[in-house]
Amino acid sequence: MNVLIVIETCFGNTAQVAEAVTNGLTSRGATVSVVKAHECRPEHVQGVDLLLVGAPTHNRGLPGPASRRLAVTQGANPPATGVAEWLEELPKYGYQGKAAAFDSVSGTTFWNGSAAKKIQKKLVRVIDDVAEPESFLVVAAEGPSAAGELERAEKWGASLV
Ligand SMILES: Cc1cc2nc3c(=O)[nH]c(=O)nc-3n(C[C@H](O)[C@H](O)[C@H](O)COP(=O)(O)O)c2cc1C
Repeated sequence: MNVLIVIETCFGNTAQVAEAVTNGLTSRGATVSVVKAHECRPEHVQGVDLLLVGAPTHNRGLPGPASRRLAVTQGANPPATGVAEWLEELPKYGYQGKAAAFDSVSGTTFWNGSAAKKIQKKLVRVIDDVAEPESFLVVAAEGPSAAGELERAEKWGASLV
C-alpha cells in the first residue's frame, strides 16, 4: 500500500505524530511519504492508495493566516500556507483512493475543537472512502505530545493498513 501523509505543523508536534503514524504504517508493510502541504503537488498523489491529512488545531479548526501569525509570536515557524489552502486545491487532484484526517490538539472538550474534523468535512466532499478522523493530544501549545499519544498514533497508523 502506498501512503501519502500531507501535513502542516507550527511547533513540530503534528510532524511527530505523522512520524509515529508512519512507523505504524511501515510496520504493516506500507510505503509512506510525508509532504508538507505547501510543497504538495498533484504528482505526489499518483499511485497513492491512502491519503492522510494532518494539522494542528487552531481556534477550534484549521490554521489560517491570522492564527499562524499568532503562533509566530509564540515562537513557532509556520509556512505561509498550509492544509486549509491545500484542501482548496484537492478537488483538482482527482484523487479517489482512501483517506483519513488527524490533528494535534490541546484538549478533548467541545471548546477545543478539532482540525481533523474540519479536514474530514473537506475530504468527504471529494473522496468517497474517508475513515473516521483521529486527534492526538499535546500538553501545551508548543508541545510536547501527551504521554502515550505517539504510541497511540503508531497504533492508529498500523490499523489503517
Ligand atoms: C494560534 C493558536 C491557536 C490554537 N487554538 C487551539 C484551539 O482552539 N484548541 C486547542 O485545543 N488547541 C489550540 N491550540 C494549540 C495547538 O493545537 C497546538 O499548538 C498544536 O497542536 C501543536 O501542533 P504543531 O506543533 O504541529 O503546531 C492553538 C495554538 C495556537 C498557536
